[in-house]
Amino acid sequence: MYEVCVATSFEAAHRLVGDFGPASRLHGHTYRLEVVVRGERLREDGTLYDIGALQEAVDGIAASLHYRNLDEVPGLSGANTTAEVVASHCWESLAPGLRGRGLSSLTVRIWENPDVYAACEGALE
Ligand SMILES: Nc1nc2c(c(=O)[nH]1)N=C([C@H](O)[C@H](O)COP(=O)(O)OP(=O)(O)OP(=O)(O)O)CN2
Ligand SMILES: [Zn+2]
Repeated sequence: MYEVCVATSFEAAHRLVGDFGPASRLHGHTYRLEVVVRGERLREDGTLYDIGALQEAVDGIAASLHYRNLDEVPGLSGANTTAEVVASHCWESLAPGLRGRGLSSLTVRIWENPDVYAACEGALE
């Protein structure tokens, strides 16, 4: 099994609904968005997937969230914007462009701070 991983970061605000203490008030994070694709076979050029193309796709998702209130972003508004939910949103945004390319799975990790992440993982085929 091979893996390629790219990452970027974005700044965003949110508030959580429920028993989250101070996080129920509007606050912000410097999020790290980390994306891993996996597959069993390398292509003829010796790569699993082009890192530049993956970075471009990941940068596009981050740009759509940067300096936003996540609670107002289309696709996230109405949801509780936990790191798990943001990871799921990014997974759903990225997966269509990665299907049919010989990749077996995609993992999206959302780090809310340098010590904590939540992840969403699923098959691509
Ligand atoms: N399962 C989850 N639990 C929590 C999430 C989450 O996404 N999934 N999110 C939060 C809040 O976003 C909260 O803001 C996180 O704060 P905290 O863990 O305290 O980390 P910070 O460093 O960002 O906050 P400090 O106040 O600076 O310690 C809570 N739970
Ligand atoms: Zn938070």
